[in-house]
Amino acid sequence: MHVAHLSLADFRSYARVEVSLDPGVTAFVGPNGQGKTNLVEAVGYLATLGSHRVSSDAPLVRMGAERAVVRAAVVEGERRQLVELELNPGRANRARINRSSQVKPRDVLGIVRTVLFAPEDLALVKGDPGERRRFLDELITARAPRMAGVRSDYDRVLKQRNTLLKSAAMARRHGGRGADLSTLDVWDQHLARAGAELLAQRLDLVATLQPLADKAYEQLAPGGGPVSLEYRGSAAGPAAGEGAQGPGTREELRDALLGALTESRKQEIERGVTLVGPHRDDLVLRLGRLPAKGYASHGESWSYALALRLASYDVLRGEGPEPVLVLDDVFAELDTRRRDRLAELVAPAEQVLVTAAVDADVPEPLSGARYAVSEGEVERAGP
Ligand SMILES: Nc1ncnc2c1ncn2[C@@H]1O[C@H](COP(=O)(O)OP(=O)(O)OP(=O)(O)O)[C@@H](O)[C@H]1O
Repeated sequence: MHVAHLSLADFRSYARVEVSLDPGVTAFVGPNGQGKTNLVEAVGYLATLGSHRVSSDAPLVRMGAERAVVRAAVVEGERRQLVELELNPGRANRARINRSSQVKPRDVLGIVRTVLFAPEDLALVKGDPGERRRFLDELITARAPRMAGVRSDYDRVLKQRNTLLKSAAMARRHGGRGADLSTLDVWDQHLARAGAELLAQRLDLVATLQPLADKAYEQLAPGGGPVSLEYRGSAAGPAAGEGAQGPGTREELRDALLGALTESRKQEIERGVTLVGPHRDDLVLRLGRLPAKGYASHGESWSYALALRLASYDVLRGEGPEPVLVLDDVFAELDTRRRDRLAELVAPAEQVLVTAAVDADVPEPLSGARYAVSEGEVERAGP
C-alpha cells in the first residue's frame, strides 16, 4: 500500500499543509526544527493512533488550536480509501473512512500500515521493558487490528484492579480491616482472559520475529550476531512465556496467569499494585550470549534496533498489504557501512518516506522525489 496524499490541519507546527506522494522513495529535506518529522509522525499516527515521540495527543495539536485533523488518501492495489482522524485532546477523537459518517478511531487501524525507524528506536535496546512491550504491542495490533480492543480492555481492567488493591493497601496501613476485596476474583478472571490473549499474540510474534531479526542483523552487521529474542513472562512457567518454545493455548495461558495472580495476591494486597501479567513482562534481546542491554556497544545497539524494525517489516509484508517504510532522521546516526546496507534493504519497498537535514544524509539507493521543508512550507524540490 502507499499514501497518495497527506493533508494536515493544525497538526504540530502546521496550520495547513497538503502533500501529494508517489510510490517509491520520497525524501523530506530541510534544516532542524522545520517540520519534517511532524509530517511522517502524522502518517505514523494514522497507522497506530499514537506518536512515536509522545504518549499523549496534546502536543500533536498546533499550539493555540483546539483540534488537529490528519487526512490521507491510501492506495492498496486498485482500491483507494480516504481516512480521516480528528484529534481532540481531553475529549474523544473522531474518525471517518471515505467521508462516511463517524466511525470509532480504532476502525481505521489496518488501512495505513507503517514501519517507522527513528532515533528513538535506540530505546528498544537500551531502554526500559516498557519500550519493548510497546514495540511488541504495536506490532501485534498492526498484524491484527482487533488487538487494539484487547489491549484497551486489559489496561482498563488493570487500572480498576490496581485501584482496588491500592485502597486495600491504604486501609491496611491505617489499621482498618481492609477494603472489600470480594470483587478481586472477578477482576482476576477478566485480567487473565485479556492477558492470555495479549500474551498468546506476543509469544507468537516473538517466535515469528526471531529468525527474521537474526537475518536482518546479519545483513546489517555481517558476522556480528547471532541475535536471539526471549520473552520473559512475569507469571512463571513455560505456558506464560518463561523459557517457552512456542505459545501455549489460550486456556493454558489464562490458567497460568490466574495461578500467578493467586500466588502473588498477598504481596499485591500489601503493595497495592498488580505484580504479574503482560504489563510486567519483558523481551530480552541477546547478542551472542550476552544481553544487548548493558553490554552491546552503541553501534551494535543501533544495528539491533534497525534489525527489529526490518524484521517487523518482513512480518507485516508477509501477512498483508505492504507497509510504508518511514525512516525519520536515521541515516545521520549511522556509519557509512550500516547506512548503505540499510538503504539497499529498504529501497525496493513500495513506498519509503525519509527525513533528513541535508541531501547528503539521504543515501544514493534512496534517490527519489524530494521535498524541501522550511518554516512550515513543504515544496517539491525534485526530481
Ligand atoms: N503542537 C505544536 N504546535 C506548534 N508547533 C509545534 C508543535 N509541536 C512541535 N512544534 C514545532 O515543530 C518543530 C519541530 O518540527 P519537527 O520535529 O518536524 O522538526 P524536524 O524538521 O524534523 O527537525 P529535526 O531535523 O531537528 O528533527 C519545532 O519548531 C516545534 O516547536
